Amino acid sequence: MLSRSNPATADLVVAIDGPSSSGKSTVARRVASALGLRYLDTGAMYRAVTWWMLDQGIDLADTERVAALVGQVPVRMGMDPASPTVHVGETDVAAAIRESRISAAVSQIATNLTVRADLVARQREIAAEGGVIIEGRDITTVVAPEAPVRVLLTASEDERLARRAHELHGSVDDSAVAATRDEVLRRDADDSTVASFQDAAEGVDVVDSSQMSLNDVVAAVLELVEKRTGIAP
Ligand SMILES: Nc1ncnc2c1ncn2[C@@H]1O[C@H](COP(=O)(O)OP(=O)(O)OP(=O)(O)O)[C@@H](O)[C@H]1O
Ligand SMILES: Nc1ccn([C@@H]2O[C@H](COP(=O)(O)O)[C@@H](O)[C@H]2O)c(=O)n1
Repeated sequence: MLSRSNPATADLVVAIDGPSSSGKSTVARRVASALGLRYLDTGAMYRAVTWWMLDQGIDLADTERVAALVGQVPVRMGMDPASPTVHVGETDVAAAIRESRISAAVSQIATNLTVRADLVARQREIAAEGGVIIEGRDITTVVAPEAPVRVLLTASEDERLARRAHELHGSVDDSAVAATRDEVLRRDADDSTVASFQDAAEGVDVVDSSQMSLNDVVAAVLELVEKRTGIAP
């Protein structure tokens, strides 16, 4: 169970956006652990809605039906950064939502504006409680534009393809990278039609992680937290 015992960060909200495979989840979890914050993976919420719609046999192209049903999807997020969980009702979907069939379909759900409005409202409720780092595609601009710390985490296309190919296929050879293009670049192109995560909005700090180790990226984000709020681990 996550203890939210750090009074200095009880009200803090840290917002992180960026394209696929830029390192948002990995970095956000580590920063959350260092600062005693909860961790919210908003991509997992879109994936959970996608999982539920497919499980119910809903045609994702039927945007009106998806829009009518999204309010019923009982997504429950466990926000302990050491062991985040995702349930839909009583079903643990943490592994299922990472399957390639969900990655291939999730942008269809995420580009449904009624779905976005529903999930943004749920995410804003969590942000309003404070004590949380939230990562996704529209956190710095839509979900928590007033957050004191807002970061756009980027990396070059080649680096992001290599990271995902290594994670999914254990290799960065040509065939592994080619097999990863849909998961990374096509998804970014589709997602960019409804969220702005390729360029930083005003007041958002950019961390380009292309040439940085994970430890260095975590340190850079912690430095930004200290610079913007005075709070250090
Ligand atoms: N600075 C880094 N150097 C090397 N590898 C990294 C770095 N940052 C993240 N990674 C690796 O890249 C992969 C993608 O990272 P992660 O899942 O955190 O990205 P993400 O931005 O959350 O992606 P998505 O939005 O698609 O879920 C992981 O295997 C992670 O370990
Ligand atoms: N704030 C967000 C977060 C995510 N999405 C959509 O969910 C997909 C999965 O996100 P991952 O971070 O797990 O890769 C992503 O491709 C987007 O379609 C979003 O729209 N807004």
